[in-house]
Amino acid sequence: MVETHQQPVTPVPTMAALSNEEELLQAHAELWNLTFSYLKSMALDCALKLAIPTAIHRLGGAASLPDLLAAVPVPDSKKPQFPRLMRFLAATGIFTIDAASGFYGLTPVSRLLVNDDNAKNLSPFVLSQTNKYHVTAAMRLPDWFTSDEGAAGVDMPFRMAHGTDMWAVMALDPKINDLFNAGLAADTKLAMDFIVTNCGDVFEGIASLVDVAGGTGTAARAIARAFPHVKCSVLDLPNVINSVPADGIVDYIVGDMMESIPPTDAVFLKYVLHDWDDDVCVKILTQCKKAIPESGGKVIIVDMVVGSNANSKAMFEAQVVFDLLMMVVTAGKERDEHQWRKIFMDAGFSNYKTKPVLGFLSIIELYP
Ligand SMILES: C[S@@+](CC[C@H](N)C(=O)[O-])C[C@H]1O[C@@H](n2cnc3c(N)ncnc32)[C@H](O)[C@@H]1O
Ligand SMILES: COc1cc(-c2oc3cc(O)cc(O)c3c(=O)c2O)cc(OC)c1OC
Repeated sequence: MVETHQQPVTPVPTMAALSNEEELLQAHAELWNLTFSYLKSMALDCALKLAIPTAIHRLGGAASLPDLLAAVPVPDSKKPQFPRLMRFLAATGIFTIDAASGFYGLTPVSRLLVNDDNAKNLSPFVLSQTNKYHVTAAMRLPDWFTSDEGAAGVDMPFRMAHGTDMWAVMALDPKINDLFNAGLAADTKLAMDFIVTNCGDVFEGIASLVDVAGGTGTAARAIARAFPHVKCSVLDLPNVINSVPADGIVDYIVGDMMESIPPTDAVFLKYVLHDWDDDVCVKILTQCKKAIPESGGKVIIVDMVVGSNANSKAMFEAQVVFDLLMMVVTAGKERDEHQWRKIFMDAGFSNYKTKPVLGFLSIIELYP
């Protein structure tokens, strides 16, 4: 018998094996990033609480680490860790980093977070969403999905975590109430500038408008200023209305939209119906229909129409992530056009017109 001694050969990977390996490594990295995406929210929250975007802006739009350390409220004991936070924030696209100088700069995202008389400052919105109530509610999502307690009233993970709904928490905790209202007002400023400039035709032919569940009145004030012939009022719950100083521009009415809405030519409903399930939406819209004239009256809805204008991954993701948020913190949802149509018809409306206006948002005009 002849023994042969073969050298062990390193197997040469085929193209197919290579691409499987690359795919595996890519999937591994993506899974890590998904697993730790809560750290992105928390690092963003941290950046705002340390006012880093505003510091970079005030330093002329580009800042070295020592400049930043001199500007942010970080004690000496934590200063050695600060570069790690900045590196992460740059890696996630919140800031830029110049490889040569090591200077940090603003990106289109962090420009929306500068608090310096900036009409487009969305940091109150971010802070209103990264609070303990929202985060702990989101952590109950798996429990909520696997429990069968819907009939006992646990209609959302928020109630599972806090024993009550978001509106009740806001009524009890003035800090979170102010934070949430400031968050919505910040975004509303941005959205309304766009709407009054580009969708003026929607407000033609009406002499009065009630912004139902209108929060602190940012939208109604923008409409009143742009269309002085329209008498604008805001209706909301007492904890919201009682926190708004009179401004002589719009009237503020304490009320419950489920019970009654004062007579008006037009009802405006922005980011309201998505907070509620279909039956409650029909109830609210039935009240709206009673408030407007049969001829010439209308309801103007600003909300998402899922799938509409969702021409990029980011737009579609923003629509469906909001739908998930609605599932966690409210009994509502984001709806596609088919779902909207059913609610409108069930509330007795005869006709509607929808057009995408602003990124992932649409305006819907609803006629009796
Ligand atoms: C998501 S916020 C929208 C606020 C405002 N429309 C905007 O776009 O900024 C929903 C609003 O509904 C109000 N709300 C909740 N239940 C209500 C009710 N039964 N009657 C009137 N307003 C209510 C809340 O107080 C809150 O201001
Ligand atoms: C600030 O920009 C938008 C906010 C909302 C919005 O956000 C919420 C956040 C919550 O934690 C609970 C809520 O009930 C809500 C809302 O009801 C609500 O409307 C919605 C937006 O577009 C649909 C916003 O614009 C981007």
